[in-house]
Amino acid sequence: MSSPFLAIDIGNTRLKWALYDSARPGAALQAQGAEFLDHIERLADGPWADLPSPGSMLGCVVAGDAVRRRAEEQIVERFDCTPRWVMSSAGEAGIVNGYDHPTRLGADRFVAMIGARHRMLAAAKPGQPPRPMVVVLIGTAVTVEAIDADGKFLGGLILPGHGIMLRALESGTAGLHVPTGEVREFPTNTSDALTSGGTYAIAGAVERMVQHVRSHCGAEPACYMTGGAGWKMAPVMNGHFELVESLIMDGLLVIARERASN
Ligand SMILES: Nc1ncnc2c1ncn2[C@@H]1O[C@H](COP(=O)(O)OP(=O)(O)O)[C@@H](O)[C@H]1O
Ligand SMILES: CC(C)(COP(=O)(O)O)[C@@H](O)C(=O)NCCC(=O)O
Ligand SMILES: [K+]
Repeated sequence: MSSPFLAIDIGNTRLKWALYDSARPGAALQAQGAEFLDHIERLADGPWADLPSPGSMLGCVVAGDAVRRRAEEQIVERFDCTPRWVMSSAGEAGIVNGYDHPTRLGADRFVAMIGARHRMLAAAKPGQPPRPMVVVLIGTAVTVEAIDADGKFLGGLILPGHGIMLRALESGTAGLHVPTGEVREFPTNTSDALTSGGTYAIAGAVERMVQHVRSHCGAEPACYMTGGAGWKMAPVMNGHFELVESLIMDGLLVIARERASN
C-alpha cells in the first residue's frame, strides 16, 4: 500500500515542501508551498493544517541546524512521521560524488543532480546513450554542477545569487543603491547596469561550465536549471536550458523510492 509522501527542501532563504500521493518518481502532486525561513513556525497550524498525513517524509537542508530543528518540530507536531534528511554521500541513485570530501557537498546540490540524472535518462530515446549534464541551482547562492555521462559529479561552481550580489555592491560603494532594473545587452542607467551585470555574471559562468563539460566529455550536455530565481535566468540563457522547478523534489522522490526498495 502506498501512502502520501512529504518532500522538503530547506535553502538559505525559503523552505519548500510538496506532498505527493506516493514515494516514487512521477507521483501525483497533492499540495505544495514555500515559506520564508522566518515563517516556518506557522506551517503546522497554517498550510499543513488540512493536509492528509504522509506515511513518510524525506528532505534536504542546507540552512543550518537551528532551522532544521525548527522544521522538525513542525513535522512531528503535525504529522505522524519521522523527519529524515538526505546527507551527501560517495554515491546514491545513479550519481557518484567526485567531491574531495563527499559529505561536505550541499545536500540540495546532491539531490538536484539525482533528480536531473533520472530526468535525463527518462528523456533518452531507445538506444540513445546517457548524456553528460550541467545542473544549475539559482537560489540564495548559485551552483553550477558538471556531471559526466556515467553519472559522475565532476565538480561545480558556487557563485553569489542575485540578491547577495546586489547587497554586496550596495554595501561596498557610496553610489549604488539596490534598485530593480531590466536586463539589457547595453545598459544605460545604474539600475539596468546592476540587474544586467548580475544576470550576465551568472549566465557567463554557466556558459563556461557548458564549454568545460562539452570539451571534457566530448558530447553536448543536457542542461537543467532550477531554484526560486530560475525563472529570471531562463530567458537569457543561450542554448536549451530546461527550467524544472521540481528538480530537488524529483530527486527526493527518486531517493525515497530507491531506499524503500533496498
Ligand atoms: N516570490 C519571489 N519573488 C521574487 N523572487 C523570489 C521569490 N521567491 C524567491 N525569489 C528569489 O529566489 C531566491 C531564493 O530562491 P530559493 O530557491 O527559495 O532559495 P533557497 O533554496 O536558497 O532558499 C531569492 O534570493 C530571490 O531572489
Ligand atoms: C552552496 C549552498 C550555500 C547553496 O545554498 P542555497 O542557495 O540553496 O541556499 C549550499 O548548497 C551549501 O551550503 N553547500 C555546502 C558547501 C558545498 O556544497 O561545497
Ligand atoms: K536550494
